[in-house]
Amino acid sequence: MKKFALIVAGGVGSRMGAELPKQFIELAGKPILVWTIQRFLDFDPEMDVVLVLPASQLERWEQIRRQFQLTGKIRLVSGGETRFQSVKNGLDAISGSGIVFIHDGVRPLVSAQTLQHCLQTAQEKGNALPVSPVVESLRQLTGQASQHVDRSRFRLVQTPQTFQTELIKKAYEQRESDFFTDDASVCEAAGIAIHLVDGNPENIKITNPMDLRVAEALLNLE
Ligand SMILES: Nc1ccn([C@@H]2O[C@H](COP(=O)(O)OP(=O)(O)OP(=O)(O)O)[C@@H](O)[C@H]2O)c(=O)n1
Ligand SMILES: C[C@](O)(CO)[C@H](O)COP(=O)(O)O
Repeated sequence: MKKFALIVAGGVGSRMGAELPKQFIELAGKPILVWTIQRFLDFDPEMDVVLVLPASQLERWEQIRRQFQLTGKIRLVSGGETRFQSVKNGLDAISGSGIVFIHDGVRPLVSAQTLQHCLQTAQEKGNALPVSPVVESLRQLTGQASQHVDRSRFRLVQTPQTFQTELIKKAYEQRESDFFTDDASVCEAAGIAIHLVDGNPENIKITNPMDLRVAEALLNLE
């Protein structure tokens, strides 16, 4: 079965507060995005990679690709204003049956085991969502007050959110809603039940400056 990695890296990284969009920041000797793409090519060198980038960063990417000698099939697509639009642009570049892993370009620590869980469940059931348990206590805000909630009823959601191509392309024909924060929420709004699989705890999304230090330490340990 054909496999696609749709890597979304079309954001600007406003919460990181750096001049350079965070996906290009170097950690342990390589840009975050290079680490991320390499995970998929190591998992399957035949993977068809669709990389979504801000239109203004295409030239920077070509330099990085040359410098780090990334081989493999990598097609470039321009991003949109929101993650939803960037994913949609990427899906438009994919045709034919197969499995698509939709992954944040800023999650360079996804493990081969997580990719394998996602692949197997998406092949069997149509989709797979990698998650991890909540390890801290949780409180729900109730107006001015707050209330303890049972954390065992919640999971933290990672990527790659993995789908049979026809199913996710159809779900993305919907109009965008503020409610959509990921691909599973888009799919669910189209009436499709989501299947959870174990993610890996190191598979953090690099969002704030502290995440850079955590991710660099983890990458240096590899
Ligand atoms: N218009 C957008 C917005 C986000 N993303 C991608 O979606 C992933 C998760 O988004 P997030 O961490 O929110 O990245 P940014 O939007 O860049 O960060 P911020 O919200 O802090 O601006 C990132 O790899 C980001 O590049 C994208 O492809 N296109
Ligand atoms: C897709 C995602 O990484 C799953 O946890 C997350 O929803 C992205 O959120 P953001 O608002 O783009 O940071």
